[in-house]
Amino acid sequence: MSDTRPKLLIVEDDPGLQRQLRWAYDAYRVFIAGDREEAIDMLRAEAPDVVTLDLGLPPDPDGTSEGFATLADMLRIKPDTKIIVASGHGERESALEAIAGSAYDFYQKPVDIHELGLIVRRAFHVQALERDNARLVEAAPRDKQVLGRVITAAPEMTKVARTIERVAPTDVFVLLAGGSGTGKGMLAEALHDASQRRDGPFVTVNCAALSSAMLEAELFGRDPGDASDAGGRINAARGGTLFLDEVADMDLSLQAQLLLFLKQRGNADGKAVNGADTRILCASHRDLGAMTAAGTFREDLYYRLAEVVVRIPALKDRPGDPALLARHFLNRLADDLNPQVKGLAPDALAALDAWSWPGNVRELENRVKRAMILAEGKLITAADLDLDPEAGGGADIINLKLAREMADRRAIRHAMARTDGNISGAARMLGISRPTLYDLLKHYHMQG
Ligand SMILES: Nc1ncnc2c1ncn2[C@@H]1O[C@H](COP(=O)(O)OP(=O)(O)OP(=O)(O)O)[C@@H](O)[C@H]1O
Repeated sequence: MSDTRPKLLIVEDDPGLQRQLRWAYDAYRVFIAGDREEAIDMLRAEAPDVVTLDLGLPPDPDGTSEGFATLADMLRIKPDTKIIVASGHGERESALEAIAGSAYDFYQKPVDIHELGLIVRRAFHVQALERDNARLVEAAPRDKQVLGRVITAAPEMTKVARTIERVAPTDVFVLLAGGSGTGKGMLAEALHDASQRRDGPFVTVNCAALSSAMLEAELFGRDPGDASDAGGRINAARGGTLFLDEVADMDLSLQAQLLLFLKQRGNADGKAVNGADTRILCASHRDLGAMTAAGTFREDLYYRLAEVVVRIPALKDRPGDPALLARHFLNRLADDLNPQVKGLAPDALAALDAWSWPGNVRELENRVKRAMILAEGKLITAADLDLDPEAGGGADIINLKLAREMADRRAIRHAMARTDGNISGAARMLGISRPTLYDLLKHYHMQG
């Protein structure tokens, strides 16, 4: 039977250590290389997922130059290899430098077999998860589409889509609440298309973009008292939907006017009011509920406009979606911007996952666009996306422990999302036992 154990390459020039390490890791198929040339040959021949690399290799066994050259060569040939570098006493800086140069992790010499074993095991884990992630991305996006156009694999977002499908055929007032770039505009259009008004107009007014006087004229027409003045957008959207984007930016006097209009058309003879047959849909990135409490948004208007509030999760809270969406934008833009780009490099996938996405999907779309224009190779890298894979959106990585915790949390969140919260399935995906996953969930205060 063929040996299916994962492959581990140990690059180490000390024969004693070579022997010791070879026998320590019987869960892996271990390959040994004593210098750069052998290491590169092994990498090409065996394509191991994880490598441990002593930085002090001949002809510079007391320095680090040969080790660094080997690291760079390996990452160029197989960028997704997880390389763990060994550093001797007082070489902590070299180790950190290696990590900055894309090594996966480091360990301190003299070797503690147990500790190194843990690091190696984790590296195989991360490698498997990344591969899984890449497979999911490749499988996208047709079957990951909801509402005909919204790309997502995250249960949080699928739930939003289901709510929109449910409210669309009714005429209830819906408020879409979410950060900028989360897709409010897109969801508003999707709601219109899923409603019986789909053949009518869909008209957008951005309340933040106009002065109060202009907004008033825009909504109600130049002369609101004149029923024959059909110039307003509310009227232009009759039979369809008027989407009031950033409704929180409407000032109090205009809020009063909108409320009056809604009341009038709600009266028995309201059918005569211009725009009586317009569905009004609102969105805001601000917390309208809190604004009513502060007196900056009328409470009575709020309760009219927000009969149903649909909260759109931030992109960082939709596990797996950044990579899925990046792939979607890449496919969509490749013909126009850069046909030679075929996909995302592993470091880009990791960086997409780690970033905190303050500008949500809009930011992602812009980064992919820019990367497509700048990319020189077939695969978009983290650098093309202008993302530092280690930075996590600006959150400083204070130490390795914290970095590992972040990686653990991310991996767990992913596995839980992929398996719809099924503990057994998630544990299997992570390659750990159910009790271990329970312990980790408890340890990190995450929900099971
Ligand atoms: N889930 C998604 N699938 C595919 N494309 C998306 C998705 N969400 C957003 N987009 C795209 O991202 C861009 C930003 O989305 P949209 O304009 O709807 O966000 P928004 O919340 O209205 O933003 P803003 O508050 O800045 O106006 C658009 O080009 C939109 O088509």
